[in-house]
Amino acid sequence: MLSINNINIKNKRVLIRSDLNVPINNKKISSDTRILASLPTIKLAIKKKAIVIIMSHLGRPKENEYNENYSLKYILNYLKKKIKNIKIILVKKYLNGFNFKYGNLYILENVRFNKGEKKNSLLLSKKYASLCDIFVMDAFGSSHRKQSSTYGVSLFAKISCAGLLLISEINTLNKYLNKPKRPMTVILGGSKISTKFNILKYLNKISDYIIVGGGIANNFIAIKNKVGNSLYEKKYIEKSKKLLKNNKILIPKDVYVGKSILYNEKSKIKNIKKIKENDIILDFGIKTILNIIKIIINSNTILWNGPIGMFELMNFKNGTKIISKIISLNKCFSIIGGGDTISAISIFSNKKNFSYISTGGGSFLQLLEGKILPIVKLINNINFLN
Ligand SMILES: Nc1ncnc2c1ncn2[C@@H]1O[C@H](COP(=O)(O)OP(=O)(O)O)[C@@H](O)[C@H]1O
Ligand SMILES: O=C(OP(=O)(O)O)[C@H](O)COP(=O)(O)O
Repeated sequence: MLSINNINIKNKRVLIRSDLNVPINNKKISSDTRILASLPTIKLAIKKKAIVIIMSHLGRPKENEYNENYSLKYILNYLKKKIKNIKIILVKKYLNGFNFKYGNLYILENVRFNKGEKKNSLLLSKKYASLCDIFVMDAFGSSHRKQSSTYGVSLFAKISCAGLLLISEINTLNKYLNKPKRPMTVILGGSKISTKFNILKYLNKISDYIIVGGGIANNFIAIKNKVGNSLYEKKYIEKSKKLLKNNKILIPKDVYVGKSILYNEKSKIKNIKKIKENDIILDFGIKTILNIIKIIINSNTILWNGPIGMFELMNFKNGTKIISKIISLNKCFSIIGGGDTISAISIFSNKKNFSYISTGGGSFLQLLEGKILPIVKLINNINFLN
């Protein structure tokens, strides 16, 4: 794949799509891993004297509307501490061009404020492309998304290439995912059910044990039980049933429930058969966690994406915390991926005790499935034709 390393970018307008989508609590960044991982490409472009423009999304705001809570100004303040000797400017209005000066670094305001971003609007993609001479895709964490800033822009940019992080993540994950040591356990949790659920069919073939957590687990619980107000998607319940045939998926036996998702919501342990209409499943119970510990201790490879419970809340941390600690203490090979999963392991254990931490969750799962990421295919095709 064409790399930023192999292009002359001096004095050129270089638009870098980074994934600066980090968890922010009370206006503070709670995990900076993704920003730190994006710095090498940005610093390389500055060193090579390009006019550097960065774009990223943050969270999932409503399109076509400015919302301060999702502004990249929090990221800007952080970048100012990490990149010295250059003026960094947040550009709010940029779709029809903006005045730039050589020697400044520009960050475009959250691309998800722009109408058409998520649907990969060609008009919007063209507008992004007209801001640059070279487009650099470096947002590994968003590289499974076919959106205007992660995909469409490449159709119109004069030159498209990959950044250092994108290339390094793909190479490293492909190397590690080839012939993993057995038994191999996959832990799949979190809230993005529609992004992740379909990979379970493949995981059922390649792994020895599967632990489902978060919203994914709720679909399995819902096969035979009430799940009240818990996060789940009805259309996946039938599919969940079919996945149970070869007995690899561990369904929780007990869970912690709350009535709301307020920070200090009280937790109550319940057998999954006793969930009531107004309960929300927010973490795993003790019996289930003990079962998971046994599986982890017997595994030689662990792949983990998606927290077990809503670990950001005071009383629902345990499942994610204990599993994070057990993996980090176990001597097995462990790959962890996903914005919130990284945030969780940074809080609960020493990141150095995991074998590899990927900045991607959904994109890591796509690679695991052996799929070629859409933007990678596009950049390769464009450069082949040129
Ligand atoms: N039972 C649950 N109900 C609702 N949300 C949950 C539950 N368990 C975990 N979550 C939430 O899932 C979010 C992370 O999901 P996701 O984005 O899929 O993970 P990642 O970013 O690691 O890929 C966290 O904010 C966490 O609070
Ligand atoms: O956090 C991300 O993905 P992840 O939750 O799979 O790690 C990426 O920034 C993509 O965000 P999106 O799932 O809102 O498109």
